Amino acid sequence: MLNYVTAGESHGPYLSAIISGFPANVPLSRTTLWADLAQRQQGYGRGGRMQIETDQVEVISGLRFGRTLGSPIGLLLPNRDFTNWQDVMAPWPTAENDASGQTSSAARRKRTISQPRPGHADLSGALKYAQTQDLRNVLERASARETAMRVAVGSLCRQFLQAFGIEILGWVSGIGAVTAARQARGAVSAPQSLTAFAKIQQQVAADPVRTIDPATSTAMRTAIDQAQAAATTLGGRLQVVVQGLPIGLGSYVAADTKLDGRLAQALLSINAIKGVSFGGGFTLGEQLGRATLDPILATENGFTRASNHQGGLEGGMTNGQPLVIDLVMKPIPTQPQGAPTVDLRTMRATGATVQRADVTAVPAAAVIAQSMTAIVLMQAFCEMFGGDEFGRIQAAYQHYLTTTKAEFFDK
Ligand SMILES: Cc1cc2nc3c(=O)[nH]c(=O)nc-3n(C[C@H](O)[C@H](O)[C@H](O)COP(=O)(O)O)c2cc1C
Ligand SMILES: C=C(O[C@@H]1CC(C(=O)O)=C[C@@H](OP(=O)(O)O)[C@H]1O)C(=O)O
Repeated sequence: MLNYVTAGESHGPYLSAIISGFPANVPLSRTTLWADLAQRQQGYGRGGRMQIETDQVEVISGLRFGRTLGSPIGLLLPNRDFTNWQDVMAPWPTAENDASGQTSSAARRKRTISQPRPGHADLSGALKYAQTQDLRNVLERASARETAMRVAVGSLCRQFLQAFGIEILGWVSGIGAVTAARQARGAVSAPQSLTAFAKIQQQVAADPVRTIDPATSTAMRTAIDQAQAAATTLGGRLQVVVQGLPIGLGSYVAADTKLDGRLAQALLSINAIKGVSFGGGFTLGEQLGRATLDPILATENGFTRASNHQGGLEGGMTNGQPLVIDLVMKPIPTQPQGAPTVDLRTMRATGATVQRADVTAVPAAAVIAQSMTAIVLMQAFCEMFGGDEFGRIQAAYQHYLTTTKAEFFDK
């Protein structure tokens, strides 16, 4: 079973990940891996940290001359910012920091955090893990810095899926009050050739806010500028669209096999993502039943649908239509002027510690959502078609396509 674990603190020396169960003989590209990571770093509205980092993940095991070995894949990424935090984030006790985390110098003490920030893991994490001295012990791991490794893992999964004609795109459909036009949304999520979809993917990758319509892009950047000038932050909406999926990934047989549930968990685990919906999503609740069905058609190319209100999923399985997932991201919680809280040393009201922060990170979240979707889809794909060796998975996939055609259409 394909799985992964990440490790690393935001300002620690490294981020890392280990992927287990990745099939053997899969060709992978470092150019694509680094391009996906660069996409996560970009986006109008990002703060100063992204100027420091260059997220070029190294592969340290499981790969030989660009092909996977079937052994665990190790990924490593140095945090460049660590050079500025060596005294604060040293893994072992130093002259100034003893094993209990007590700091001796005034300079170190300044970087100790005792004011939990609303909207972050700080307060709950402090109580849960008994972090009475320094909330840094919570916020370092709770930070979205960890999503760099999820994008690295997701990029390898995305490359695997591409070999089967499956293409995934995460794009920004709204920032603050500015939303992409209905027509633009329809253009991305409509069933289409992979060539047509590739053009949209390129357009999105080149746009400063990862959206598709230039006028919307300009309006979004203006909204970000205005939020920054008003010393506040923005959230927004993003959409993941997957083209080229076979029918039947996931399963209806048990709660934990249903693909919609698995995707929702993976996507909601992204920092600051507060909602997920499939296809017509929340609007389905307002409509008459007959308007929400996707009529089944039999064509010479196989089954298709006259519409896609269900977003490509029925009964916890893909139904061959594009997978369409909408997400909402809350505004970045850190506010330049601080936020009301209590100081855990004095238990008196104060303003939360102001960290350097992004004004918005919706474009980055779209890349992360694309990556999390790739991981879940590859897991489901390998469950269905085998997970040991690339050529055998390809053969099993072809077998499925030809036998299902024969069983239903060549009668
Ligand atoms: C790519 C990305 C960048 C983020 N950057 C910041 C940031 O600079 N400052 C901040 O306060 N929150 C930032 N966040 C949001 C916090 O990580 C998140 O709100 C916090 O960890 C609490 O998690 P929750 O919102 O899921 O409850 C970012 C999130 C993402 C996905
Ligand atoms: C480091 C990243 O995002 C960070 C996520 C983040 C948070 O609280 O989630 C806070 C900020 O960290 P810092 O205080 O170091 O500027 C962001 O820059 C990244 O995306 O790679």
